[in-house]
Amino acid sequence: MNTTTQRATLREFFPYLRGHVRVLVLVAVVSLVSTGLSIAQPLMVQQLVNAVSASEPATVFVWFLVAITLGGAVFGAAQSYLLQRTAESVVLGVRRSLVGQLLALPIREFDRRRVGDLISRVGSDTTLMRSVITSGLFEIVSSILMFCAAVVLMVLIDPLLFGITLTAVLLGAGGVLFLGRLIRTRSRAVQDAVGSMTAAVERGLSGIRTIKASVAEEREAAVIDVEATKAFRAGIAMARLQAAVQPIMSICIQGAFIVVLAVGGIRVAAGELLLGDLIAFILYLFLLVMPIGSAMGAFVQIQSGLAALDRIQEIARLEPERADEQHLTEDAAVAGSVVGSAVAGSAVVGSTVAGATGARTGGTIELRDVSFRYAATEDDAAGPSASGSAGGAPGSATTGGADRSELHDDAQLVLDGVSFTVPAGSRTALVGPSGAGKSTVLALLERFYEPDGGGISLDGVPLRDLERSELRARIGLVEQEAPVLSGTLADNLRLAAPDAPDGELRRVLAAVGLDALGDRSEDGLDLNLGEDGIRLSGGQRQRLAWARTILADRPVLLMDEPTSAVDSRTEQLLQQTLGEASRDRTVVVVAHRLSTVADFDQIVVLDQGRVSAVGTHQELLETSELYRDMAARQRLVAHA
Ligand SMILES: Nc1ncnc2c1ncn2[C@@H]1O[C@H](COP(=O)(O)OP(=O)(O)OP(=O)(O)O)[C@@H](O)[C@H]1O
Repeated sequence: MNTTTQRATLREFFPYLRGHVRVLVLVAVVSLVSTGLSIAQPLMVQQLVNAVSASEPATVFVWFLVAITLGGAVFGAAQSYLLQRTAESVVLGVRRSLVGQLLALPIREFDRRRVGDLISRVGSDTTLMRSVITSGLFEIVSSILMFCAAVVLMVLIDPLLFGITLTAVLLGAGGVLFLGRLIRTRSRAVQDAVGSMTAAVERGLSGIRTIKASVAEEREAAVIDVEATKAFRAGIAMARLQAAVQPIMSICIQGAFIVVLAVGGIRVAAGELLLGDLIAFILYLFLLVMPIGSAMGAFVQIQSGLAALDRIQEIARLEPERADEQHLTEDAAVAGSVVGSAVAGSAVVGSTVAGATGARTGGTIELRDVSFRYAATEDDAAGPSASGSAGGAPGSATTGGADRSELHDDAQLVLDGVSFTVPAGSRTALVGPSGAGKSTVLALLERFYEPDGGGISLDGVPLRDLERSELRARIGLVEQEAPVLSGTLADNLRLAAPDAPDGELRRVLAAVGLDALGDRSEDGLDLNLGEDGIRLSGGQRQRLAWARTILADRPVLLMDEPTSAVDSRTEQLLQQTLGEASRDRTVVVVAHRLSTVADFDQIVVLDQGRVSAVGTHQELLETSELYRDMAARQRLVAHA
């Protein structure tokens, strides 16, 4: 993981406090009063002792002392509560924006980052940030206030004793400041190590079945243990440093107390100082020491918080997927919405299973000389994005052809000069050997990635001139893995059609042969599918993905091996459903089993990232050696 990014400064923390100014002002006032009361305490004691020493009435000072002590406690509690509350609100705001940013990041960021590490940034790093407010900023501010007041009063009581105190304090503070930078670096190392460990745990738990089936529990535990040990070592290094801060300060402070007591005692004995003044001085020394102690603690907290802020801002600085859409002119947006006129209709759930809501316009997809590589290394991907500001130059990172391909020179070319057209309303299949680039074509159509060369258009409009949300609202995608989100059956179905009524949900479930699932328990559509849909079979997951896509009722359907996990009877049902659904839609299906696409309008044969042949099943049997070979292997035709 790249840790050489910019270091956040305390100033960068302040924008997070925007929106909390009022309550922070209130906290400041409360803290001012509470500090004032603490400072008044020794004064009262001084008056009380000097009055008693001089045999003067002292009751009023006793009452004042009680009132001041109680008042200080009440204001202190109020300050603590208000601070905690504000800190929680700030953390909530940071978490919200971090989650929003994470979901807005381009897919390539997820290709190169570990999910566990991202989770730890939302969890533990934001928690560390909270401590900057609760025991950081305000602790320091009230400490400075208390410190200044104590200094003034100590100078007034006895400048000599104060000189002794000041020397000790300066010695201690110098030592701690020297350690400050190290603390920050080590705290960052701790957070990175915790992120790596979370990523390792996430990997182990998400692949738990594979791990158990491979009898690899112990090896996996060892992998996690390596990361946990790194986190432990980083924590120990940090603890060592923190432990050093404490003795430095206590030696200086204890030294100051001893010398002040000795010198002060001599001066009282010599009649140069009143006993009450010495007691007041020592109480102020306590008031001076307390804030120094908490300021040092706060200093450590702030260093840790800033290290966490580095990690949070590392994500916040990444360009969201839509950063390159600012250049879209109103004209282009209008053009997009004209060609996308079917979208408005598509958001409304169709009244039939096929979702046919009347005539649809468009859906012609054209790929022209498309070339593409995945990012080769983490550094490649980090280059344009990690260093870019959130408001970076429009179109700078994701749309450029030449710039980007230069960055990925050492990455393998996955698509190389791919050109073909999918006519509106037709059914097109992408076939070819494994790794030929079929799924990558679908990913480019969804704009999960941008081509490095060439262009793709929908109804004559280049995809980069359409907003991604608009484009995706026109496309239904059945993914190869058929992911299921944890939650209920209804949650999963309504992902792309949030307003679909229950009746529609049941209808699409029936269309893909999943009606029994909705009736399986009393929960019906509220049936909990478990974490990652663990309670579904592979075939059920695939059919659920179909149901979700049909329900979303989009004019263009992209399907990646959509029947790979179902039995032949279910496959027949799905083919029938697809037949109905494709009547007024443009359909692109990636298929391995050629029998499932033999009646398609056109079949594109991809081989090693290039279009090897295009035609119908019959045409390809005659013209494409590769296709004929694939068909023969699947016993669709006799071997030559
Ligand atoms: N996210 C990714 N990052 C880097 N390389 C990738 C990524 N996804 C796919 N690839 C690589 O791109 C090439 C094309 O992959 P793609 O998934 O498009 O092939 P495919 O034709 O769909 O294969 P299959 O039929 O096995 O699904 C492969 O070499 C693959 O290793």
